[in-house]
Amino acid sequence: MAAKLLKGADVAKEIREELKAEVEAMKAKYGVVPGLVTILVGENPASQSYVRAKQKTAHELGFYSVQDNQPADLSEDKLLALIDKYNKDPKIDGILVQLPLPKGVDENKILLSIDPGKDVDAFHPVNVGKLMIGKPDYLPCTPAGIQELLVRSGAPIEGAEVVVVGRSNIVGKPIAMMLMQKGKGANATVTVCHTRTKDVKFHTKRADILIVAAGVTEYVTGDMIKPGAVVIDVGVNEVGKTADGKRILKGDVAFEAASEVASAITPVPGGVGPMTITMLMKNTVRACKVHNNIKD
Ligand SMILES: Nc1nc(=O)c2c([nH]1)NC[C@@H]1CN(c3ccc(C(=O)N[C@@H](CCC(=O)O)C(=O)O)cc3)C=[N+]21
Repeated sequence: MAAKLLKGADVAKEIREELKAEVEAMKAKYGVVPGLVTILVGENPASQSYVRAKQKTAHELGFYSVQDNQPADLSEDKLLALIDKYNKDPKIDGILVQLPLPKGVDENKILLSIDPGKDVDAFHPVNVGKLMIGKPDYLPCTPAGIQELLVRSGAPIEGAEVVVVGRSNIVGKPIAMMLMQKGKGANATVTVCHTRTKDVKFHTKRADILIVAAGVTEYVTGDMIKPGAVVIDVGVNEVGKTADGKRILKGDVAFEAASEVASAITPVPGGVGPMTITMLMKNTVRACKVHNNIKD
């Protein structure tokens, strides 16, 4: 059985088209466009490529977008001052500080300094807390992209056994929280596995929906998947380069074997990744509406 491909890239394109129309309407009616700044500290090549992708998308959607590159040895105080500047800048609706930050910079302190109303990543503890109590202003981008993909693919979520592999603050914990919440596209029974889980396969085998954000290339193999399950692969692992220098990416799921067992699966690349970027744009549009008191 060949699994249906959940093409995040295609869904993301659809959503971007909706957003683009929304931005044009806002511009025409209210004379404002969403403003997004992406701050990159240092020269991590993967981060550079993600930030470029975010800027390109923001530009295509007609945003006011600023790419702020800073040297790897930028002090914590200077970074805090920079964030403060954007917190006060009325043209900026969303602030994204690309993670990971260089060693020596306290990530938590930085995330706390972002105005929660401009925190389009939804990493600030205020937004994390609001998510936990079921009253989010912004949803974190990767989990929001996963939920959107599940909903649009028609996978039954209500009452389903969802197993999440990975417990990070940016994927594992928030997606578990979102899918167990009361409401549409949720109401699931969620199990979270991690590196100390005694028997991961015991859990993954039970999953109707299996979400893998383990950070280990091809961690989930075909024999760990329940026949007919929906598999969401959040991993983006560079395993080499092609002759012409392009990155070769693999997920956290052994794709070929998983496709034989699952009913639906996200590819890497072209699955969750493009959805993540698009949800960032969605959050920025929302931030702009809130900041300008636009109700439609
Ligand atoms: N403050 C912050 N916010 C983030 O949202 C954030 C971050 N830091 N740090 C790193 C992670 C990772 N992340 C990805 C986004 C898009 C793709 C993506 O579009 N991937 C393409 C492949 C792109 C490629 O060629 O590398 C795909 O899967 O099709 C992947 C990963 C956002 N992150």
